[in-house]
Amino acid sequence: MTLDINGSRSAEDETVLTPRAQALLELLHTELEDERQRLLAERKRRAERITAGEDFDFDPATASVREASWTVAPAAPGLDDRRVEITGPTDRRMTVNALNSGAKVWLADFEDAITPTWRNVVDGQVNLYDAIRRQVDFTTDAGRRYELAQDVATIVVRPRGLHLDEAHVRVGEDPVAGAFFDFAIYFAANAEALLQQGSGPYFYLPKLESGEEARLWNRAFVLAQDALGIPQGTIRATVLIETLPAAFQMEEILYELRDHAAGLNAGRWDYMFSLIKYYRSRGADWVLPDRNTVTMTVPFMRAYTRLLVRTCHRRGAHAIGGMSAFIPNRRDPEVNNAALEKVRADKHREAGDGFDGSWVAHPDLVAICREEFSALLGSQPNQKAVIPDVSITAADLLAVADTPGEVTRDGLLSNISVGVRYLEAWLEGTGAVAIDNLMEDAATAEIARSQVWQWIHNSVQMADGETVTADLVNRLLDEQQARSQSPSAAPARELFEKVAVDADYVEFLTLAAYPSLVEPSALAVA
Ligand SMILES: CC(=O)SCCNC(=O)CCNC(=O)[C@H](O)C(C)(C)COP(=O)(O)OP(=O)(O)OC[C@H]1O[C@@H](n2cnc3c(N)ncnc32)[C@H](O)[C@@H]1OP(=O)(O)O
Ligand SMILES: O=CC(=O)O
Ligand SMILES: [Mg+2]
Repeated sequence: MTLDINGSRSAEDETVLTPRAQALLELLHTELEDERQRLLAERKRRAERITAGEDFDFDPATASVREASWTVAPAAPGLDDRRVEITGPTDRRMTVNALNSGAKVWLADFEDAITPTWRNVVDGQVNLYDAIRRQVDFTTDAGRRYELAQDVATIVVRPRGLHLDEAHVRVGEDPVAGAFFDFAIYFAANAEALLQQGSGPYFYLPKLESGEEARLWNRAFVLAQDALGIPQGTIRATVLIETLPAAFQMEEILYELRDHAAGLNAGRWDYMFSLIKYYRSRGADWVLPDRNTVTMTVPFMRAYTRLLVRTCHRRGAHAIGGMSAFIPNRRDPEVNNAALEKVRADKHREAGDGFDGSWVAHPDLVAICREEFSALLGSQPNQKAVIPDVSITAADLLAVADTPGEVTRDGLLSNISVGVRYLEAWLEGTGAVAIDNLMEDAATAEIARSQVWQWIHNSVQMADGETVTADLVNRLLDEQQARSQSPSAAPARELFEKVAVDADYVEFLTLAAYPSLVEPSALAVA
């Protein structure tokens, strides 16, 4: 079988879509695709069990992993001090801005913050290739110069989740996994160059659900290091704990990846989405209040982050905090100050809880995060030696009923308006946007549409007494569409209806939306 690329090609693409990278991708596909499919099917079975009334719990079969004494590999160069990490898409301007931002780490995103068009993912790889070789500088048509600073952030690439295919690359009949495309292309293009610079090939792994899925990634790392003749244990991966099942498998995930593990991250937005997704059909007890009222201090979220810090530090891994959605605004001082204060409070709490660093979404937030962590860390690179004395049970992780707040009409309107406007932007090629002064990306939009689905399909009554129904949501969608100026208003509305109203719940909105991104040349061979 041979690997075929059916997406558009430009001369620059050849720097990353090399024969070596293609060979590595084909190898990963051949060796791992069956297992990826098995694990995706296992996700569906897990969901069916929860819908049928089972609850998540720690797995008795892996108790020995949780009880045994072991640690993960030591921190690799550039990953010991992670007190502030900036995240964002890999377009050229943001690549330069993120690397220059003063953050210790840049999460270069192919997942929540990007629309995975073929051009976005390949151009992103070219930008990373150029940035690593310090040939990324450019001048805009308006004459603005973008130049890499002397000291830049350590790059950590987040490939797509295991659920997404890359339709523009096939081995035989089958599309390859987007996850392995992003990983293989980056690794083949840059591993040696990064090592020569005293850094390394580092990754963030999104949306994992189990130790078994971590084992799949570990196999990918072992295969890739062997294929390129790079010493085993060179790669480092930080795993996002951003699904509910993964909260019950933190130890197992670190254990499977222990020779490559760098830490865990509290991916709060997808975590909330995952909880809604799994318990969406379990009645009123599992209904969360309005999206914007579920904060990090509600009991079930607090239990999750406290367990994460303790688990990481017991195993010698970094615990990295999550994303506050408040976005500064250089044109509006009031919005700006409110955002800075909210983000400061968030980072203050995380540092006090024992995290070793955290995420920001915007360069203007780097200093605040640094200040809050430096106040605790001083000149220490991290606080891994601090092991919080907390004991978190399955019931704590599932204490959804203890979440204060209500479902309101404003909450419903906001979910609809934000969800549709986000999809408009996504369909036009932008996967992260500021809407109503909040950062919205694929994860936050998943919450918006999943809440609407859950409220409709559980006949939830809002605070004003009215019940959320498909008819009501469709009326509000009509109004939203009438207000929109976007050329994507109609397809975005149609998509929202599909993922928030239709009885068949779609596992990820990006799965429903992706076909519209596929280039005609790739469709022709599908
Ligand atoms: C749930 C999760 O997974 S969170 C992680 C995924 N989400 C993200 O990574 C979101 C990252 N953030 C962003 O994409 C952006 O900050 C947005 C979309 C929220 C707001 O972007 P904008 O509206 O462009 O912000 P704004 O106009 O204030 O930007 C000011 C400057 O900062 C730059 N900037 C803003 N955010 C970033 C970033 N994350 N990385 C690099 N540069 C950035 C802009 O490019 C702009 O630069 P310029 O002056 O050279 O043009
Ligand atoms: O990826 C991060 C999240 O919060 O989701
Ligand atoms: Mg996420």
